[in-house]
Parts: sequence; C-alpha cells; structure tokens
Amino acid sequence: MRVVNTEQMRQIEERAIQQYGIPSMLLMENAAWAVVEEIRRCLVQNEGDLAGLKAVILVGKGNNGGDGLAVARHLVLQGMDVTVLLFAGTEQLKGDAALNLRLFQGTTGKLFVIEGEKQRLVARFALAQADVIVDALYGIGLRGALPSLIEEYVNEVNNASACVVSVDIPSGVEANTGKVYRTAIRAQITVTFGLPKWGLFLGEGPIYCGRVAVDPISIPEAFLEDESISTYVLTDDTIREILPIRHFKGHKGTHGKGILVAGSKGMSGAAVLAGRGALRSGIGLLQIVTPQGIAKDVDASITEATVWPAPGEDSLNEESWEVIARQAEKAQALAIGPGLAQNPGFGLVLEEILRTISCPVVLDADALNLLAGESSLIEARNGRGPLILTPHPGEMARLCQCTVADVESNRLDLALTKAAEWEAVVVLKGSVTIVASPDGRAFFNPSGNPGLGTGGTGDVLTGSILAWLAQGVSPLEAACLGAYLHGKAADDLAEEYGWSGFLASEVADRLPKVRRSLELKLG
Ligand SMILES: NC(=O)C1=CN([C@@H]2O[C@H](COP(=O)(O)OP(=O)(O)OC[C@H]3O[C@@H](n4cnc5c(N)ncnc54)[C@H](O)[C@@H]3O)[C@@H](O)[C@H]2O)[C@H](O)CC1
Ligand SMILES: [K+]
Repeated sequence: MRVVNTEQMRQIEERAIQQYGIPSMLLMENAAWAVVEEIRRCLVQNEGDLAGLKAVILVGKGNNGGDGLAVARHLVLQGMDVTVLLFAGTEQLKGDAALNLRLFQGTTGKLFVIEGEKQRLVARFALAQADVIVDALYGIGLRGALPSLIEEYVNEVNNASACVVSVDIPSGVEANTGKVYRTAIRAQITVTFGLPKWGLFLGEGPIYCGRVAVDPISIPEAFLEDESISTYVLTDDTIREILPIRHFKGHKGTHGKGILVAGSKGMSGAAVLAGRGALRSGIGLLQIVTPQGIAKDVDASITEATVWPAPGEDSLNEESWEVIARQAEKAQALAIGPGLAQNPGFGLVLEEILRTISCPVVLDADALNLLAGESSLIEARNGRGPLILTPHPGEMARLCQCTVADVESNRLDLALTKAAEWEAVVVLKGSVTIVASPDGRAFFNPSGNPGLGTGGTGDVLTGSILAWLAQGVSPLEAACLGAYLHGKAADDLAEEYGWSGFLASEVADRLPKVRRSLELKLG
C-alpha cells in the first residue's frame, strides 16, 4: 500500500472531486462512516448497541473538524449521548465543515464552543465520563505546534480512560514528518483516509497513532495506486507476493549458497545468530568465514553451517581475503559484519570485496563502521554488483558524518538520498525500519516491537536477508522480506512475552512460523 505526504493526498482528493465528480461532502460522509465503524468495533466489538454510550468529539475549524461533526451526527443517530467541543467560533467553519455543523445542530447532540477557561468544567466533566473520545481537531492541515488552549485539553484527553479515536492523524502530529512539538493526542486507533500519511511512520507519529485503519472513502483505486507515489508500507499482502515458492524438486543446491563473514573474539555469538537467521529463512547452504581463533566455537554452536577459519586470531585481518574470495566464487550472496570487530587490516579486504565480488553483498555492523568516514569506498562498488546496507541510526550517522539526531529527524530523505548515492538498498533500522531503493522507492516496515531492542536481533536480520538473496530474491525484495518477517516474528513472540524478555535466537526460530502463516493465506 502506498503512503503519501500532504501534497499528494490533496492532489488525490482534488482529482477524485474534479475528474470523477465525487462531491467533497460525500468524501467527508464516507470518512465519518469509517470512523463510526471503528468506534463500533472498539466499543461493542462490531455487534450490539451503541445506544446510551457517551461520546465526546473534539472539533477544530478545518475539514478534519468537519469529519468530526459528521461522526457526531451519526453517533447521535445511533442513540449515543454526544457532546461536541468546538475549538473555533461557529462562523469560522467553512464549506463542508460549516454544512456539517448545521446538520449536527439539527440533532439532539450537545455543542459547546470552547473559548477559554469558561467552558473548562463542562468539558472536563464530559471527557471524564466519555466512553469514546473522537479527535477531529487537526488533520493534514496542521502546521507547527498546537495552540496552547488546545494543548491543555489534549493533556486531559490523554489522561482520560475512554477509547480515543483520531480522525485521519492524531492532532499534534505533523502529517509529513511525524513531528510533535509539545504534545499530541495519544490515540488507540487512527482512522486515516485515502492512504496512510508519512507522519504515521516517521518521527513520533508511531507513538501517538495506535492501530492504523485505512479507509479509501470511495476515492477511485487508480488514484490510490498512482505510479508517481513511490513510498509504501509493507503489508501481509505485499510480502506474500514476493515470498519465493519452493520447487517440489528443490534441494540444497537450488536453495542457494550464502557466505557469512562474521565474528571475532568475544563476539562469536553474532556469527551464530546471523547464521541462525539465515538457516531459519531457508538458505540451502551456509558457510561461515570467521577468525581461526574462534572457528571451533562457532562450529560447535551451529551444526548446520560449514565453518571456514580465516587468518586472524581475534579478528579477521588483511590476509583473510583469499579464503573469502575462494568461498564467494560459488555463492549466490555474501553478508559481512556481525560481530566482526574493526581490524583496520580488514578494511582493505572489505574494499576488495566491494570492488570484485559480483554476487549481492550485505554490509552490516562493523563492516559499516569500518567504512565510516570513507563512504566513498561504498561508491567504489557502483556497477560492480548489488549492495545492501543495514545500518541502525548510529551506524548511519557514522557513515554520513552527522549526528544520530540528524538521522532521526530526516530518516526518509536520508535513506533515499544515500540509497541513490551508494546505488544500494539501504535498510535504515528503527522502530519503523525504512527500506530505501536506489530507484527512489521507499518502504516503511510496520512490524516489530520494542522487544527487538536487545543484543543480536540485528545479526538475525542480516542472516535472514542473506538467505533470501541466496534463494534468488532481488536485493530490494530480500530486504523487505527480511525486515517484515523479522518484525512479525517479534510480534508473535510478544503475544507470549510482551515487549521484553525474548531472545534474538528466539526471533530467528520464529521466522519459519510467521513465514508459514503468510503462505497459508495464499490463494
Ligand atoms: N484527504 C481526503 O481525501 C479528505 C480529507 N478530509 C479531511 O480534511 C482534513 C484536512 O482538512 P484541512 O481543512 O485542510 O486541514 P485541518 O482540518 O487539519 O485544519 C487546518 C486548519 O487549521 C489551521 N492551522 C494549521 N496549523 C495550525 C496551528 N499550528 N495552530 C492553529 N491553527 C492551525 C489552518 O490554517 C486551517 O484553518 C484531512 O485531514 C481529513 O480529515 C475530508 O473530510 C475527506 C476527504
Ligand atoms: K485528528
């Protein structure tokens, strides 16, 4: 599914209205219905009666407020006790929003215009009593921070016990960046219209939006699938389409051979975990190249892989090139970095790998750190073979010679710019990992949870991407498959453990189950 910025969303809306003649009021009405359906799901689990339950609708002066007023009217018709808190003079509402105000005023719902302290008590009482609070203060039109009067109410909403449903985007979250200046509505559910907005996946947006429901509100599919929109969110459907199908007569030779260059003294576990991620992702043959000083340990910990000791007691050194080159000759993919340590001698080997090895190469962890400050070496690979980089924000900052804050405030743009510059797929890790392609496409990965914030999970991801590459999946799709299934495995573990306490090795071991659950939904 595509993800849009505000300009793209406005263009889509405009085209639906102009080219298809869909009245804007109808879009607003459909938007309201989508919200009502989610409220029903939240309050009475799809069935049952909303009658008698209490709703408070926070309404702003723009069209987001108009959506809220239409929701309010429908909820009155469902028999709910509805209170609208309007954060604007009635005369400030224009067009469809003004019409929806008039329609609401024709119902038995209550309306309070909030101008200052005067209405504070009544509003506070309504919020405390509410079963559901609908946030229709600001949508994609918000610029900068919320007005301070509204901020006070936002804090009350965030402390209320009601189910909070945001209309289009939580108010206070900037739709293009996910930036929150001081505060924003913390929603349980965000019902977003047409297509999801960038801000739901960037900055602090993911913290505030809760579960995201997307409703097309009758905008024609052709507009929602406009080729010029190049930002996407990964979904079960996207991933199902790119999962390779195993041939009945397949064998270890056809399932791909991958080389993993990893490990150093004290970090043999990283090689083992990456190897486990690869094997659990279905690789045919896995060969691990690791320093001779730890090769025995690695070998003993991962019986299914073959282990090749290479020169270097504690960490791979400049003489390890020959072993790697020999193994790589017959491989379909190579991954370098987990637990490698930063032996400067190995920097030369890395350069050689980038220049001469033609199969897809994944660079992670210390391989990225060895290139920090010398990112021109990455460009030395341009045209020599496919490349994937899997930096976390710290590694990305070192590669780009900037701060982590710079990376985090500019994730999408930076990932895309660097992907183009390095002619590489960039997997910029984070709570919402971004997979950026040199062709300008970017994919947000919504799977995963904070339980992944523990040592070794990144190694598992690298191994998994290696395995998909070895099985013949393209670099971009291998990165998407790797990231999505890795997050799904963690989400599956979170069903049992919550957001902490599961292990990187358990994430690896859950990969086949989540892959299988997607396959079973095939056809
Ligand atoms: N996308 C669609 O197809 C549809 C969208 N709908 C809804 O419409 C809103 C967007 O409406 P818009 O009127 O453009 O913007 P807002 O409602 O978000 O309000 C903007 C309003 O507020 C002023 N403003 C902006 N920033 C600030 C600030 N920091 N402080 C104070 N005031 C501010 C601005 O000047 C405007 O007056 C979209 O999100 C959907 O919910 C349709 O209803 C259905 C079709
Ligand atoms: K909103």
